[in-house]
Amino acid sequence: MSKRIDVQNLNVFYGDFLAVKDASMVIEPRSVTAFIGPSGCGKSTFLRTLNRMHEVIPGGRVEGKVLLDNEDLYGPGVDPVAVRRTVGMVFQRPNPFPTMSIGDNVVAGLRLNGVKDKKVLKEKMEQSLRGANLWDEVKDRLDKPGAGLSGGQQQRLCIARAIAVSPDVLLMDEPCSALDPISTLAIEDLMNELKSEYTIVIVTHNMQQAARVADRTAFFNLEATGKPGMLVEMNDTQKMFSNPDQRATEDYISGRFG
Ligand SMILES: Nc1ncnc2c1ncn2[C@@H]1O[C@H](COP(=O)(O)OP(=O)(O)OP(=O)(O)O)[C@@H](O)[C@H]1O
Repeated sequence: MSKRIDVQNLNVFYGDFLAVKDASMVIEPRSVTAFIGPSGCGKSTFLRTLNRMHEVIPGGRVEGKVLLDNEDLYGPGVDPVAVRRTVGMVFQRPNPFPTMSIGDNVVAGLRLNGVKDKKVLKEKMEQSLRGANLWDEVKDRLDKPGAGLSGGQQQRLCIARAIAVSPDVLLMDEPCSALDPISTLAIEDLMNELKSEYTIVIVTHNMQQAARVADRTAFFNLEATGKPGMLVEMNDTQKMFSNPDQRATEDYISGRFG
């Protein structure tokens, strides 16, 4: 089930270093939201706060709230592991478990959650691979290693693995940056399909990609070198790319800096 994310006054730290300052935003369910902005402005850092992955980094901590359908992910007693099940993540480089078969990769998370029923695992495997538009390409070699697939197929395998545990949100940190243009388009088409079921958030350096896939776009920037990153503007993608509210957004989008 797709959920709404409501970030309120989030400060994100690495030790004493404030990487993102006072960011607030609402991310709508059943939509794709893109984070854009120059290198080092905190897009990936902010993304990782949405499933409590940031605190895995030594010194990583946050102040503020991240509500998922009104439940604060940082509230007392919330289990970060459970949060990461609900809010899945796909990384820049496809990272299938190298020694596992294609099929086992898809259901690895389910097995970890204690699902043992072979029929359930088989059904989920097919359903997730179909969901990731990979089934037809791999259905005859499910027992072969995941590492034997092309980069684009591996990334779709990672998406299948992420959706197999039925998350509410999918975070993608530059999911196409290691892929060729055809595989990139396949992932973009997939995002378009998956948004009917999931809340999708992507970090991308590719502004055409943001324009193609995102319903809403958030522009992050740095006030100056060494200063924290901040959210400058978040708007409908069409508006961001045609008539943004902020001059800094327009300068970035038109290639005047960044
Ligand atoms: N593990 C870390 N420890 C300390 N500082 C970090 C760490 N990771 C990132 N930072 C710092 O946090 C700031 C934001 O980095 P982040 O990677 O989130 O930016 P980004 O906008 O995603 O950049 P890029 O587009 O280059 O990936 C940068 O100043 C970076 O140097």
